[in-house]
Amino acid sequence: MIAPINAPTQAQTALMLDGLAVDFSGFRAVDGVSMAVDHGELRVLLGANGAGKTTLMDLISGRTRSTEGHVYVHGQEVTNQREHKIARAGVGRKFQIPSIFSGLSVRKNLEVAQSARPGVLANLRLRLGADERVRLEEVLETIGLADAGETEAGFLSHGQTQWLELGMLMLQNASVILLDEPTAGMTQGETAKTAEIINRLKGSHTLLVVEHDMAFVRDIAERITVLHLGKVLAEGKVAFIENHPEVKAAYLGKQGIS
Ligand SMILES: Nc1ncnc2c1ncn2[C@@H]1O[C@H](COP(=O)(O)OP(=O)(O)OP(=O)(O)O)[C@@H](O)[C@H]1O
Repeated sequence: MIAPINAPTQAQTALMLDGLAVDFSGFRAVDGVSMAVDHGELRVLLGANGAGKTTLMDLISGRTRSTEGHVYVHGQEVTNQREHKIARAGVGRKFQIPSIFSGLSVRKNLEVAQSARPGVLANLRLRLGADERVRLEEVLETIGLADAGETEAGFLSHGQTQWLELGMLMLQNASVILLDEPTAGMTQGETAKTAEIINRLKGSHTLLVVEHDMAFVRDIAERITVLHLGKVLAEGKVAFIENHPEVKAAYLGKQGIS
């Protein structure tokens, strides 16, 4: 069969889920989720508490084993592989608790992330090539920390710490980045800056972002996928989702999106 011209092809798709499900002793927290996220797309995952958003991220990143379905990254099947193998396939995940080296400078943290060598000590002794240095400076700029390269990471603000971790993911060559509530605990100013940084990553990175703050979602999202009771309830552009009657009923209650 010839595919319609606008149908997503394997080459366009960075992350593809096909009937993904997990059964926790009879409870299906994720229940047959299929979705395709294009290269360079930013997709927001929306859903009420317990809808299955974090579990879906866990299934993609290999933290939890699925009981049904498939995960493909850049066309390569990674279903139920070990976390480090899925990371090697290009999936990077940022948790709310950052994993930075607080005693090292911002720049050193990025150098450690950039090096493929295992072990911090080996990485500290590593001399980066010219191309790598250029790339590191670009990332420092992108994450808004160009003036804080020599600052000890332990002295960064909450927001700056989150941005540093994003930079580390970028330098680990994570082409598909999973973010779970990236603005949690941030000030309004930090949230706005996070939106700017995330918007800069679009095109070069594929992002799947779980977020509840609708003002932030409007700033970053192109398309939204809504989960409800482990299933996809709706998918589409922001305005479509905000006016979707079933989404309003299931997730937003009588007040609508605020
Ligand atoms: N290991 C597990 N065993 C049993 N049930 C689990 C397990 N992990 C998650 N669940 C359940 O699966 C459901 C989905 O949880 P999940 O954390 O994915 O939801 P969520 O959409 O991320 O919610 P929130 O917005 O509150 O973080 C919840 O009812 C949760 O209690």
